[in-house]
Amino acid sequence: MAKIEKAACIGGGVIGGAWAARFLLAGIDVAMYDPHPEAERIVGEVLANAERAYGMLTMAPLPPKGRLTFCKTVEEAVAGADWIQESVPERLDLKRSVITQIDAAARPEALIGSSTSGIMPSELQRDMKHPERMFVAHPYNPVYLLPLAELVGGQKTSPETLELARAKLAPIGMKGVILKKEIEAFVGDRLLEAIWREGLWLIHDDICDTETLDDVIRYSFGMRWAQMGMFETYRIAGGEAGMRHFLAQFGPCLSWPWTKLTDVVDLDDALVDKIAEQSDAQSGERSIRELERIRDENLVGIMHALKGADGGKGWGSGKILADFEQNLWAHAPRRDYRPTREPLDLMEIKVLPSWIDYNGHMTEFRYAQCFADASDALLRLIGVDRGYVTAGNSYYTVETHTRLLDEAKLGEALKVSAQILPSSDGKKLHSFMSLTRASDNVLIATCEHLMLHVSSAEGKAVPPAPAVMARLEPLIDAHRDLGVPEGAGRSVGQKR
Ligand SMILES: NC(=O)C1=CN([C@@H]2O[C@H](COP(=O)(O)OP(=O)(O)OC[C@H]3O[C@@H](n4cnc5c(N)ncnc54)[C@H](O)[C@@H]3O)[C@@H](O)[C@H]2O)C=CC1
Ligand SMILES: C[N+](C)(C)CC(=O)CC(=O)[O-]
Repeated sequence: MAKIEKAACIGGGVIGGAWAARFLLAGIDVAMYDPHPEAERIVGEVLANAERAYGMLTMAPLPPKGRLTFCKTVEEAVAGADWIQESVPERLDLKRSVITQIDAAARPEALIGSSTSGIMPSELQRDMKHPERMFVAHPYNPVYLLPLAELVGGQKTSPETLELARAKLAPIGMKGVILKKEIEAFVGDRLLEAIWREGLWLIHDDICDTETLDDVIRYSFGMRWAQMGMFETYRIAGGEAGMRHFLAQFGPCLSWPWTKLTDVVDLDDALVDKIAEQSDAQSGERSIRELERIRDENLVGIMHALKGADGGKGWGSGKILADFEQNLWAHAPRRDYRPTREPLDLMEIKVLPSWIDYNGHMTEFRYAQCFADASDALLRLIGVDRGYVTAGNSYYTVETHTRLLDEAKLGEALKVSAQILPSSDGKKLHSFMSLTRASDNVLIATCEHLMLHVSSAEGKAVPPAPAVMARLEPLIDAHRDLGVPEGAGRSVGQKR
């Protein structure tokens, strides 16, 4: 699989800092050049928020974080890099000269992506010696969470460059979308600018304030767009008659016209003051970093929900997350597997903000999630991985009994361990899991868990493959002498 070995970020503001975080958290070393006197602080703060977000995003094993180096020159930063991302301010003269400087110093085969929001790549590559490896990689804020990069080639960009860029973005959890032709502002910013222009008119004409406008988006079509975009949503809106009916019904409105898309509002002082004041009233109580953290939690929640969609395969950005995690698991170092007469340590986790309920502690279904993730970890340990499942065999959970014994609070580190119970025979995998607080080993919950090994094709329980049995049997034997743990075999309502 094509992968980025070493990245260079030229420009470390809102976008360059977040690109750096995306690379670093995928285990890639980053060399950064930004002449801003506070660049290290700014990038550090973005990285801290990104690490917090990844702590919530996934329990898959992230690789060791890449090394971040601040460089004194562009030349020093790009030396040895195979992906260079330019994220300097949106000015053609500046970007062109920085890209030409990168081109002169970088390895000839290194890919050079520009974060520009709208400048055509042909304009940017005009003075380059090796323009065939230069393209636009337009990301969305926050780059460390939102997967999309629009990949746009200029007249001199080779088609292989765009394909290679797309391939290199996949393992870092990004979706590169290649546009057929270059155009100013690409696809995303064309759409965003159209709706922004309309929004400015609605405020200018006192139809609504900024908060009402945002409410209209987030309580309605914003949620639809996050999971289906425009055309799939409108196909459904056409009812059984579908897209043709939708176009026939709403097409004529385009010329009535309902919108002012071609008029540019005059952003004079009065309008700027009005928008800034309304925005202060709407969100001024919170700092930008606080708002970023709320945004990140919400985005993580949406991606988690979409990860379980479409029959568990994942949908949209949730599918990208599922693929990213699968890749992380595939590259995780295999755990040393030596059965001992001790319960198995399966995983460690942190109680995340979105796990807390109105009682101020970890909510009920997160206990189930912890035990489900731990049973997946147990299965991976005995060789039941994605390949095994894809080949048509798996374990299905058929019964669980959970006891909630103590509270888990925000930010606490928890551990899950498991004892394999003697009734396990391979076809049956009967375990008893304990969730403890890492700091003082207090038992927070237990879960007795029964799984059956199933052939998905035959739709019935069958013995596992010999390779799985060879890993499981020594574990069953090693745990046989541990006896039945306190709390196993209980029924609901028994006195503690
Ligand atoms: N902010 C956003 O929402 C998005 C911005 N972009 C694009 O990303 C690029 C950067 O934008 P932001 O990060 O928002 O701007 P920013 O102003 O936050 O950061 C720009 C950084 O470039 C640095 N810089 C200036 N001259 C430089 C030079 N010669 N060499 C290296 N660094 C230099 C500045 O010190 C600053 O830290 C722009 O092209 C913008 O259109 C793309 C997607 C979203
Ligand atoms: C406002 N903007 C043009 C810089 C926005 C983008 O380019 C993409 C985004 O993140 O919305």
